[in-house]
Amino acid sequence: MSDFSPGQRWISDGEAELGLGTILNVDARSVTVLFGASQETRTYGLRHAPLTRVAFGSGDRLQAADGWQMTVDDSKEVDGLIVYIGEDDSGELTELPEARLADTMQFDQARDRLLTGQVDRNDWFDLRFRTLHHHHRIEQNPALGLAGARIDLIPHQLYIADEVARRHAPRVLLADEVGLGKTIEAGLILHRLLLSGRAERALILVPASLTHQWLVELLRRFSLEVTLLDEAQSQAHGQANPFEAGQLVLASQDWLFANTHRQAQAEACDWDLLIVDEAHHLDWSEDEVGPGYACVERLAAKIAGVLLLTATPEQMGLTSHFARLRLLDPDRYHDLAQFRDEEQHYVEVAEAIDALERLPGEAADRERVTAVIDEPDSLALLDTLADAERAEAQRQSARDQLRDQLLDRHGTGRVMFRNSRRHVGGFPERHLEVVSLEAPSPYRRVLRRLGRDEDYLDELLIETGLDHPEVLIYLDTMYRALADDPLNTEPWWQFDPRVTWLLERLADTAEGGFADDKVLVIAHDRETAQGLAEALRVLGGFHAPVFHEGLTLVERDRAAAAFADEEEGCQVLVCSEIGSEGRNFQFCRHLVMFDLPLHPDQLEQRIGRLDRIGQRHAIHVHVPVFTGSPGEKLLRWYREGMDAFSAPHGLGSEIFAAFGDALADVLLDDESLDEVIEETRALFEARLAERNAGRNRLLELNACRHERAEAVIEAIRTLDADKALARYLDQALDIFGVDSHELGGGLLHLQPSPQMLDGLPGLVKGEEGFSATLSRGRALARDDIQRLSWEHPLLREMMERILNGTMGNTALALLKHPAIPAGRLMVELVFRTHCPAPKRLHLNRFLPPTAVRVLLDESGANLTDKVSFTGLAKNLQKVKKAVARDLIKSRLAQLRELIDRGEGEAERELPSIIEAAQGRMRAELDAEHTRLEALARRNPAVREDELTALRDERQALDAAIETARLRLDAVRVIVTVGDETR
Ligand SMILES: Nc1ncnc2c1ncn2[C@@H]1O[C@H](COP(=O)(O)OP(=O)(O)OP(=O)(O)O)[C@@H](O)[C@H]1O
Repeated sequence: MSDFSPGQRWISDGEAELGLGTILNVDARSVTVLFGASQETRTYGLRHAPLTRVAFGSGDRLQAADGWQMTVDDSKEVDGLIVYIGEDDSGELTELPEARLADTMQFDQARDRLLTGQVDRNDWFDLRFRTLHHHHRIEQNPALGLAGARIDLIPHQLYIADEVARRHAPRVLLADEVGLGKTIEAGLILHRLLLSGRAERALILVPASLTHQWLVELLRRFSLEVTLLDEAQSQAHGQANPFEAGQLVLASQDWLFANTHRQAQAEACDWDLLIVDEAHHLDWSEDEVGPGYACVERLAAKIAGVLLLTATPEQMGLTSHFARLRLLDPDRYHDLAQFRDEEQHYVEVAEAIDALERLPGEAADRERVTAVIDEPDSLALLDTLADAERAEAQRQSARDQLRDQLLDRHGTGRVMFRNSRRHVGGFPERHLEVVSLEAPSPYRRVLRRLGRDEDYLDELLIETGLDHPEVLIYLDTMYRALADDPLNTEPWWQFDPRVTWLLERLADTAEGGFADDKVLVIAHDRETAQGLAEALRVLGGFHAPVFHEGLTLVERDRAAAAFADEEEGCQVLVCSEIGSEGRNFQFCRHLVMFDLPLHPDQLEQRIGRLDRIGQRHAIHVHVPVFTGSPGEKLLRWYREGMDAFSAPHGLGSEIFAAFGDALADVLLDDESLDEVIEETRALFEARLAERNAGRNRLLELNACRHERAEAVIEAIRTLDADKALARYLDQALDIFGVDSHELGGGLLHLQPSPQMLDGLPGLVKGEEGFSATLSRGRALARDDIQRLSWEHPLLREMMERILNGTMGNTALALLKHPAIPAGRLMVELVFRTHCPAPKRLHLNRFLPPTAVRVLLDESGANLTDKVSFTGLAKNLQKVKKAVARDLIKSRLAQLRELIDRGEGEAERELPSIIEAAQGRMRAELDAEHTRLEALARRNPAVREDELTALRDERQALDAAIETARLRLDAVRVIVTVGDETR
């Protein structure tokens, strides 16, 4: 029979911070406990439930749920539940059933353990104290969650991560240009939310071709282990909901969007964050909603945090872009016309921001600013800025604040972040190399006939079943579709001169040849890619893996890995359009566009495979075209109409919407093409100038605020340089039974010893262990070694185990001191603030568990300030456990008294700790509230629920901090011994 009955009060051995639990339910196998103070419910297996029954004895002070207190005299048992009998505050004899004990009541584990003779090793006690100290530091650090990732410190990414992750339930569109690190930004946001307790469960939806890349990036860069879910995995869960299988679930969009049953299961789960990569594929129009959009819309309505990622937000058109913003904030983005209207004012706002730099100066500049602002706080700042008599520092501060206010209060800044290469800087040059080839006769035949016979195009479309203008651009596809033609007997690649040209370049060892380089080839169609790979093998003996949407994930990853391998890898990888999207190939500098895509954003996506962070060389884009072909005309349109190869401009969809059809119509006609190109150019230049003055300028100014980014980087650098980490790690590894060997060059090898405590991440007894470094630079240079930081799972696990468990919370040591006679007693008491609160409040930013140390001699005199922790620790000697137990038994009464006295001493510190935490919390949240309120008046992108949430959060934090209590966390008894050397 079990010892548990509903209503009894128990405490978790591993998670004492949950507070006092109440047994809710017991069955043959499990017991369910509600921890009311932290609003958590846990179910444990009956046989090994890590729970301790809470039973108080005579003299103990109890707190009732409705606030009053009692001192226990006696207790009785009624139906398996304890009823305490004692005096309340007014001296009345009263009863208190255990079920009515306050959930927030403390259970003094250290005291009980010590008084029952359970003593831990002395060095454990040391480690516990140091853990508390470091945990306290790290939890409050502004870089928490951003410092541990294995990444270069790139300002725009850290700014975005910091800005987004500090928001309540962030809902944003991460829209940096291709390859600027949106995945890294999303990873940083997720990591910070997880570490700060603001999120526990996330669902990540990415195109099938990117699942493995995401899995690897999250693990390698953030040490985050995600569960990759597909149909086979899901079926293995039988009737159970497979999305419950992990805290972080990664799934392919292709799979989920096609499967309504799985969608319903995903929707049935609780998530804190939804991440959707390549979100431009979520198509929506007033007439038709794509299945992907519909699925994400339902999820986004339920999940508080949403991150949408796309480098080409407008690829599916402005309406579709608006629809994505609508997913993030349906209240704000409900009217497309109004959205377009707002954009008209971006130029004025950008001009006002530029005018700030020139003030105090011309009256016209002042007017530019007043045309946009009307809030009293902004006007007051403007007065300061425009006053030439003021000190420069004062004016600068006013300028900075005004600039922030303008950026915050206008535009899409709060929902959308877009960094551009131009703004970030430091990207390689792009070189376009056009190779003109003569079209082979099977293609020429068709092209000639198309030129001659106006009706032939219709015929061709019917015959091939292809679309217009694809049929004109992808001539090999057209050729394949005409398989019935008696002249079309050879495979296309036997005669296509692009193949011959590529083979020659691959073997070319002269400068500019590909022989010593990796080459990425992208073709529009999957069949073209496959045929080309075959041609390279048959005609040139090149092994060229193919990467396309029809491959299984494993096949795709194998292909990408074969290409990435520097030493043994293959020279060339052939990809289809869809297959290559989002992939990282920055180790390669030659891109062959075997044909051209029809949409400018796709062209940019292609170049983006190479032109990414980490690319160290100039990029060469090679485009073989057939002289006089529609493909050559398309190339002219891209080059002359919009400089499409030189840099991303973000206008692709607008231009395509305006001229896509006209272009398709003139692909066979040079003269009309000139006209279309001219008109395209005119629109391109006008829109670019407009964007650069308005929207782009605002997005740029808003995408990275450099001072904030620098402050975050500075905080991360300080943690990187933290010398205490190495010392702490040494001590912790030793105590947890992990052997650590220096490998030279700043590398360590960690290996489990036979005595290792089980369950440490990455370490299994009898296995190899892993190599690691504390240096960010070394970790970035070597993928095979881990980077140890305060945020590494191993460090976090060790710290958590110490703080949540009893490890080292009692100790006894001997002190030899010439000035103190032998046989004297001292107690070193470490109290810790205890403040149960729901995790989502991330209370630790303001009041992380805080240690209060009290050192008393046996007369009760307080020596805390006279003798420091480290000063004392280094003079202490360990003692055998049996001796320690006997010593404690012989001094029980005295120890009880000293602990009580120590409690009183520590209590005196509590009000100032509470006050300081409340001060910090109020300063931060009130400032944020004022900022948001001002913002909300101007910018409807601030959601009302953000303001309400912030107010509720402040109130809840205030109330939680108020309930902070001190709990005895650890106690060390020190007994002086005679100095035999005297
Ligand atoms: N801070 C960083 N430190 C090191 N590597 C980085 C950093 N940021 C990005 N990278 C690398 O640069 C490449 C591009 O980053 P990422 O894939 O996040 O870009 P993206 O914006 O999502 O690209 P796309 O638009 O193609 O989806 C990746 O290989 C990534 O690992």
